[in-house]
Amino acid sequence: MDPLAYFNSELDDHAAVVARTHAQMEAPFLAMLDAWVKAIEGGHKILFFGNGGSAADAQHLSAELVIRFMEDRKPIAAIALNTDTSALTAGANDLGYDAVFARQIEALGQAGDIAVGFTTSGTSPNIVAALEMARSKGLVTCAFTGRDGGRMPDLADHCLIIPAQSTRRIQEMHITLGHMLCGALEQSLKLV
Ligand SMILES: O=C(CO)[C@@H](O)[C@H](O)[C@H](O)[C@H](O)COP(=O)(O)O
Ligand SMILES: [Zn+2]
Repeated sequence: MDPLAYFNSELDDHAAVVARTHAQMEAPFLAMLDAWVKAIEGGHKILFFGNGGSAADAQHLSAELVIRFMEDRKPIAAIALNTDTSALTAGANDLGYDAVFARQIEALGQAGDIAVGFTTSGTSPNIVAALEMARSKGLVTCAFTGRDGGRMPDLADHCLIIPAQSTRRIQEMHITLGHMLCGALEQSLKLV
């Protein structure tokens, strides 16, 4: 592997995904933002969840909302379901890993809340189960995904399907659009 060629090809590939995302994601971004604004204005909360690097994305965005993003302002109600190691380990041990997020949504989710799953493949069974539970309880379901979307278009009311095939490229756009949603939500709510 030539490191310089790798450096150039990775950034070129990233830039191409940014361009495709820019061209294709405007309408789903605005629709998801509208759902988040309405939910928070209505006194509801946002529940984020994902596996691996997407778990990091979930807790990253939750912290932006609870603490601050661009401005000091009142907190926005959000939680990342992948951060409670006791719930995760007991859930995986006693119920199976597929149930770790669905169980927490069953416990904590209320109709009108927003459930946001991150899955680059769109097929991770614990994300699928969580969105099925969320929908059955009347939450608004959202997915950040990629490739062909996997199961997400069927399960999510609002879906951001990044036009890319590799997990890393999809994740890079997830955190970019996630940051943009946090910024737009913060400004829309006029909590500053
Ligand atoms: O961060 C990365 C790869 O960039 C990995 O940790 C990745 O998130 C994990 O393999 C996940 O288990 C993939 O799950 P998903 O995106 O298919 O739902
Ligand atoms: Zn990663």
